[in-house]
Amino acid sequence: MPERRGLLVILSSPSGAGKSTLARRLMSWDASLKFSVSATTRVARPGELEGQDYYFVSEEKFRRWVKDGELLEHAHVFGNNYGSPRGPVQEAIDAGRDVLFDIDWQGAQQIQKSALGSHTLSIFILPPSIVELRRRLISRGQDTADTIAKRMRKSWDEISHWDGYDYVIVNDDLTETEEKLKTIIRAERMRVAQQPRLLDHVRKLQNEFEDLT
Ligand SMILES: Nc1ncnc2c1ncn2[C@@H]1O[C@H](COP(=O)(O)OP(=O)(O)OP(=O)(O)O)[C@@H](O)[C@H]1O
Ligand SMILES: Nc1nc2c(ncn2[C@@H]2O[C@H](COP(=O)(O)O)[C@@H](O)[C@H]2O)c(=O)[nH]1
Repeated sequence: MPERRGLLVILSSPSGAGKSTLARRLMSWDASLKFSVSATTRVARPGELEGQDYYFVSEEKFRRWVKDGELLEHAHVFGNNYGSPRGPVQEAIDAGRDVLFDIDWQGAQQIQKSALGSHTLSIFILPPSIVELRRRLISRGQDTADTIAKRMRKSWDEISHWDGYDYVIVNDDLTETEEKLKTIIRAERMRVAQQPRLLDHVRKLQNEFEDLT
């Protein structure tokens, strides 16, 4: 049995604010973090790998997974379906591994309500400005002008959910944001790890107090 169940670490942001970039950096910082590879019905971008970036599935398969309860959460985002497969997440947290999610606000809310018995740590990434958000989507060079326009139109809808998260970070300088994320994750791990021992310690202090007074 692991000392504690794994944490569920959620990153959300409007499209293009930088969460996939940050998630990749966190994964190379700590190999014990497990990235939750989502299933999606959208087509793969050039260079995206099946099973690494996403599981690219048909609408029919996605609907079947939803019906069979195979997804921990799912949402319709920018005209496509996205969802987090339940099995790998359950396996990882049971083994004491923390899981990192790159999902939208709808998925974040569903995971926070799910009865997995694990702590969630939710972090919202804001862009420094809307002009910079658009610049990042364009400079990523992977979406058509139409797709970028659609994502920009939806950006406020995502941003408006910022206050439902434990932490909010403005991703201006990438390295600074990465360091902030590491600090938050380290602190949460420490908080959760010390909880069971803390209760014993407070009981011990109470006994000592009662003996002495
Ligand atoms: N702090 C930053 N400064 C400048 N460019 C950045 C920064 N963070 C990310 N980028 C760049 O912005 C672009 C979008 O980043 P990324 O793909 O990580 O966004 P995302 O939030 O995951 O988007 P989506 O929700 O569409 O998947 C990428 O080209 C990335 O290199
Ligand atoms: N609710 C969920 N949202 C997800 C999931 N996987 C990704 N996403 C979000 O979708 C948008 C678009 O992603 P893109 O890869 O097409 O740019 C972005 O906000 C992701 O965070 C998921 O499993 N569930």
